[in-house]
Amino acid sequence: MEETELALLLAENGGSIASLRKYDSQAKSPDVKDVNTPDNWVARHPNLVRLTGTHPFNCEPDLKTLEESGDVTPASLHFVRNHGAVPNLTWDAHRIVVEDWSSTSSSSSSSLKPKKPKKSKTFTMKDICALPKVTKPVLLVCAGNRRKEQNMRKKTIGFNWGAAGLSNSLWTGAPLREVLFKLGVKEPKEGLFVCFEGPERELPKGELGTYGTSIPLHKALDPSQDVMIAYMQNGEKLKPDHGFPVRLIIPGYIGGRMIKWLSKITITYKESDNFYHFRDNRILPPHVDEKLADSENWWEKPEYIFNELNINSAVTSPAHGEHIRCNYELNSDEKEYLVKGYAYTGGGRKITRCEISLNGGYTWELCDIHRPSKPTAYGKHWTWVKFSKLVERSRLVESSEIICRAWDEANNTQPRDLTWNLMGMGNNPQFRVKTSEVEFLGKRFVRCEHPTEPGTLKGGWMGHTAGEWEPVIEQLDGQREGEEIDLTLRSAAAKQTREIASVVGASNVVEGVKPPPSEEQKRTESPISIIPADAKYYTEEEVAKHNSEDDCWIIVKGKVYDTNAYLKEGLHPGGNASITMNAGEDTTEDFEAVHSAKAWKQLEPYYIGEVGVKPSSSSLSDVTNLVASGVGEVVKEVVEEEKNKKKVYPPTPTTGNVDLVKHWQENKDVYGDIVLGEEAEALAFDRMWAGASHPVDDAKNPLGCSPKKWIPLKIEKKVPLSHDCVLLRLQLESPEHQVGIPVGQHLYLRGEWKGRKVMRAYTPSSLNGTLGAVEFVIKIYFSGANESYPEGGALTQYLNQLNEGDTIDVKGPIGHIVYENGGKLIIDKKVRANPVKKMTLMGGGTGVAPMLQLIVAILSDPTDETEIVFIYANKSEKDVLLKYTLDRLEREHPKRFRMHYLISKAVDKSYESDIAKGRMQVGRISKKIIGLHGFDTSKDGTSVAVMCGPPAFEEDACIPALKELGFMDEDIIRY
Ligand code: HEM
Repeated sequence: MEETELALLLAENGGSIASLRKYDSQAKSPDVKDVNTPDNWVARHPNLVRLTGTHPFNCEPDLKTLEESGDVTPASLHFVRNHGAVPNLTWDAHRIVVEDWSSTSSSSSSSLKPKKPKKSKTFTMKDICALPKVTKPVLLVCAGNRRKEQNMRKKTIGFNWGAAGLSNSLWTGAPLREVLFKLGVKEPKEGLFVCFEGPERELPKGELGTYGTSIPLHKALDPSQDVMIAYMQNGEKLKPDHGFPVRLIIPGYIGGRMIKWLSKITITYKESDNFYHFRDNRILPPHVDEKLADSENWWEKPEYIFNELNINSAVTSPAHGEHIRCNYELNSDEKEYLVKGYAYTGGGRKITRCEISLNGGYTWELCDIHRPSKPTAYGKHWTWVKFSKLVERSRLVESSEIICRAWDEANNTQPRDLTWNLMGMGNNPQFRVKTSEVEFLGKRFVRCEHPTEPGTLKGGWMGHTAGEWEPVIEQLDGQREGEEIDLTLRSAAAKQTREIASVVGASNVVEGVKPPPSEEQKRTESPISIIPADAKYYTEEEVAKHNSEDDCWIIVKGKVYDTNAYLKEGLHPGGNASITMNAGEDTTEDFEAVHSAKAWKQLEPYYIGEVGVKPSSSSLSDVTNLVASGVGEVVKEVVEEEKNKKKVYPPTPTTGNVDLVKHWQENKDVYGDIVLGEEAEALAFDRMWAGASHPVDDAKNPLGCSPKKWIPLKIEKKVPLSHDCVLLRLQLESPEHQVGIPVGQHLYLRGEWKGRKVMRAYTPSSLNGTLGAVEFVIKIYFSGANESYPEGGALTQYLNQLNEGDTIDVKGPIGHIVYENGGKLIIDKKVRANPVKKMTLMGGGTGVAPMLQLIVAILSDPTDETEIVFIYANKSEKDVLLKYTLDRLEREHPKRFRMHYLISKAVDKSYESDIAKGRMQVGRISKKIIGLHGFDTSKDGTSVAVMCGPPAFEEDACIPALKELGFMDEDIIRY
């Protein structure tokens, strides 16, 4: 299409060439994720959220990006729903076969197949382009848009679409009726349908054949319906993911009906009998589960089919995770916040109003509506509308949620509550963004949460009850050093949410759904939740050997499956490639995200054993239980034997304002007379220092950790350094082993606490040269110790209750920064042009760990002339970690290293003298403080600022201040 024509069309529909180009130019081929897939020739935008693992490609854009990209969505950001590999078609060779089978009478038995069509014609792309050309703005919406909310309630047959499964484009093509006219069809005839099919090879191998659907002939011929065979999107030929060279567009219908790579059109007396027409897109009543749907054949009941879109809306601003500044002292033009969102409905109806409520739906406020496109000549509205409403920030503070809903010209509106349906289609309850007030560094924010985040992303208020909140809260407390990642599968979160929902909410009862927890349990714990007595055990390395298309084992939830027999059948709905791509690996997260109870059941026959090492004998606690239940003398002997082997530690305190040093002192009989607190820190310092200056020879000192697999390391020493901080010394395989961690990188530790699997990146306090061991300083977040995060930190509490002799799983190193002595800084594998000479380090809370690693690496090398200032921020004096170590480093290296402590609040007098000397001050990070204590900027990139702390610390405090001080983006480095 001519650029001027396109520019004009875009301008008429709220779009611009600049916006399209900006995003489309970022699409690359192949995307790194596609390298080993059949789609390795397709260009894709790197920021799309993949919803079904690597392959097949199903994605949606980030909701905020979708908002920012404007009213006409760039093709590269358009959501994608693929069932298999993208067909690699060519413009010249592609054909659409059109046949008219309508001479077959409707009354004749369907088994009597006519021999040949009444008429038939084959269209090339040239033929299609020769037909009258139209361009229409049409919104495409995936029938599963917002499905993840349904999955959080109870797993549907379908994967996790967030609220960005929709996109608006200008589609150019030939009206379908023009194609039908060429076949001699003149007017609608009752009872006739037009059926459509994609190419044979689109779907994964198997019984399912092509992807197809149908519409009544009268709709196909009706000029007001604008049904079109489109070969251009936003003025360019279709992209492969969107149906190149040609696809169907049925405005006002769900996206699932708009067949891509259109290959066949047939006029028949029968609605399409394609699997996807009947089974894939339907909204069943909430009591119908998979079993009932099969036994009572709900799949065939015509009234539940989902064709025309239902009404829906969602909030796009605030985005999920957005923190809205809401200090009352803000000047007047910042007192308001613009809430924004989208709304759409089906059938070409007009959206007549959009509303938000800030009081739980008690009252509603009208929003402004922006309509990017005019209605068609027949008064049809085929696109979305955008709504917005200015609200005072103070009202957001008072409210606990922002709810939105839309109305259309038929006075349809969105229901208050979610109604679950087996396929999770058409989910459209009022969209709720939960808000809560948080304070950070003296500033007040409203933190916003959407119900869910797409795919396997963990955020959203619907997952709260399983504790997804903690990592965020911990970050706000200055906890972050890498973030805690919740490995607990979403289903566990969902399960708990549902359990609570079924107790608290009447909504299930209203819907007639029986509370489902046991079913959910069955789904994810099936097939083999109990380890069979004769179970075989495989190490991760053994499983990893079965990593090819011909020999494919996978791990799901700690269990090993040999999928070879299943692959041979070739019936996997996601295609064999989606399984073989994970050969030899743990695929739990993707498997969980995609599959229904049926798939879990189908997995069962392929179980071959457990991951791990077979337990040698029953564990101590099991045996103790047996003794308690009076099993007898033999068992007692075993207990004695076990006891002799392993020290029995007193239960580690877990709740409240615990003092770990006191606990150790009170249990000297078990722990022995060991050095604690500052003295223990002093010993650790010596070891760290010795290790830092010790050369490592890769040939002699094998690596003790791996970035590819978890290695269980034994706890050799556990010593409290302060009331809530312990030093863990983990033993490597031999005294010759090195941990293998470059300066600037961290290691993951993982564990399980109260049913939640969590992992988190920690920087060791020892360096590579500390042979035979690796040490970590861990701050424990006890439950009940802080009222704003009452459940405490999951991983830290897990680590706290482990004792000497236990093992911890470690993986790594990971990280995007590497420091090599002499000021060589490598970020994302790129060496900075000039060596660094001055470093202003800023850390919050446990963000001290990576800073310490860097400081020790620099100071222990007498030839490294880099100068360092470390501004270390904490809540109060007692939260300052590793003070002995930091002070000593400053004392011993006054020319190269300077410390400055910041505390938000002085609560005791422990560091009065530091305050008096001006090296500790009450205050928060600011331009003034960095300006006063940090280094100046440099023009040649030799002065850098490095930070590690909670996001708000970095984004709202450090970075703006550094920018004001003149630091360039490339000289501001975040861990
Ligand atoms: C023996 C192992 C497996 C079995 C028995 C199995 C079974 C199934 C079943 C029955 C479905 C249809 C949807 C449903 O009922 O849940 C499905 C869909 C799917 N599976 Fe699997 N699956 C297996 C392994 C995997 C693996 C390892 C992956 C990749 C992580 C995967 C990715 C997918 C995808 C992407 C779909 C969706 C296809 C679509 O709707 O486009 N599957 N699978």
